Amino acid sequence: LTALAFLARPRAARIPLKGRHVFITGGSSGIGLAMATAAAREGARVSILARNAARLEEARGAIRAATGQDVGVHAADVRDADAVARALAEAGPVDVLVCNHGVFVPQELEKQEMQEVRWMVDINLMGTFHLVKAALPAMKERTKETRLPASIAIMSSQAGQVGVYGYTAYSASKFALRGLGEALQHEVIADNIHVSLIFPPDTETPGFTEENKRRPELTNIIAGSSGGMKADDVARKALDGIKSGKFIVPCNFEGAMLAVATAGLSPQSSPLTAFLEIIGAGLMRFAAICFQFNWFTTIENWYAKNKKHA
Ligand SMILES: NC(=O)C1=CN([C@@H]2O[C@H](COP(=O)(O)OP(=O)(O)OC[C@H]3O[C@@H](n4cnc5c(N)ncnc54)[C@H](OP(=O)(O)O)[C@@H]3O)[C@@H](O)[C@H]2O)C=CC1
Ligand SMILES: CCCCCCCCCCCCCCCC(=O)[C@@H](N)CO
Repeated sequence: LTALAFLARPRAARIPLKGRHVFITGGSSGIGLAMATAAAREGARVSILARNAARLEEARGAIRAATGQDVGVHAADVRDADAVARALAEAGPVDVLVCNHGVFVPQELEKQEMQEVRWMVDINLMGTFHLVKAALPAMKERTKETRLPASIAIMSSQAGQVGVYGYTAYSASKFALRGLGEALQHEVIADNIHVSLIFPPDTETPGFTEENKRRPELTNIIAGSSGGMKADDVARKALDGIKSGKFIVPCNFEGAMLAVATAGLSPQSSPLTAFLEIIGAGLMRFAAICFQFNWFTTIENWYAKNKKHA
């Protein structure tokens, strides 16, 4: 532990929210709305971005009712780099950028239209590139001025830690965010900016309700291996992770196991978590093999029962 206290990088940081500018994409619904509300309650200046202006105004009203705070709203599509840049210029320098926007339509790749695959990758992955590119220059200036650490938080998913049946496009877009985040952390640490990747399980949100109308049965069963959560609880975990400058932010117990199983070469600021990762590595690999045994057995049985698909 003493050795790890010396080795763990980047060094742990405390990133306050009070009085700081928190910019949240997808802030009009679900997890993003819950994060915006919680951040406003903590005294942050909050801006939210999404496409639908009416839903943004509704969210603004809901946040005002819940916290007494007014939030800035920006109607833009994250696929439109110019619109994203305009929104960020309008909002002013950001201290905590939360790239939470996301779309998810599960389907077997063979059945899914390429147009839908591209749509998920464009929004979930390319949209995040647009945001980081647009926000970073002013963020860097700001950390120099305030001498406080800043944060770029990216909403992945447990489907961004393990591939799941029905999620070829979605999992690909969410795994990609981890690569983006790891490389980006190297590039921004000198400016005292900390990257956080958040990995929620199934979460009760308007988006999840929509998803459930089309979810293949096997996707449901496999995703059910991790306990579902409420948006407010995911928001709490996410903000706590951001505030302590954690790189990997799991949200539930299964998420903590997944984090150890997939620790890989990710940065780790906490000597204690690093210790648990080292001790847990073999055990969690064994657990992973057991989970995959279970999933493949379920898939085999399902296909045997539904012969037309086999
Ligand atoms: N709910 C779940 O089970 C889980 C969700 N996640 C991730 O959490 C994030 C939030 O999910 P959730 O709260 O369920 O989603 P919701 O569908 O409830 O909300 C999505 C938000 O993103 C916005 N958005 C979608 N597309 C765009 C776009 N092209 N440009 C700008 N904004 C956009 C939506 O507004 P508008 O449509 O007006 O643009 C809305 O505000 C996503 O990244 C998702 O992948 C991760 C794990 C589990
Ligand atoms: C070694 C230990 C293993 C621990 C258990 C692993 C459990 C993995 C379950 C994967 C769940 C994926 C949910 C995706 C939710 C999501 O993103 C969609 N609802 C779309 O938003």
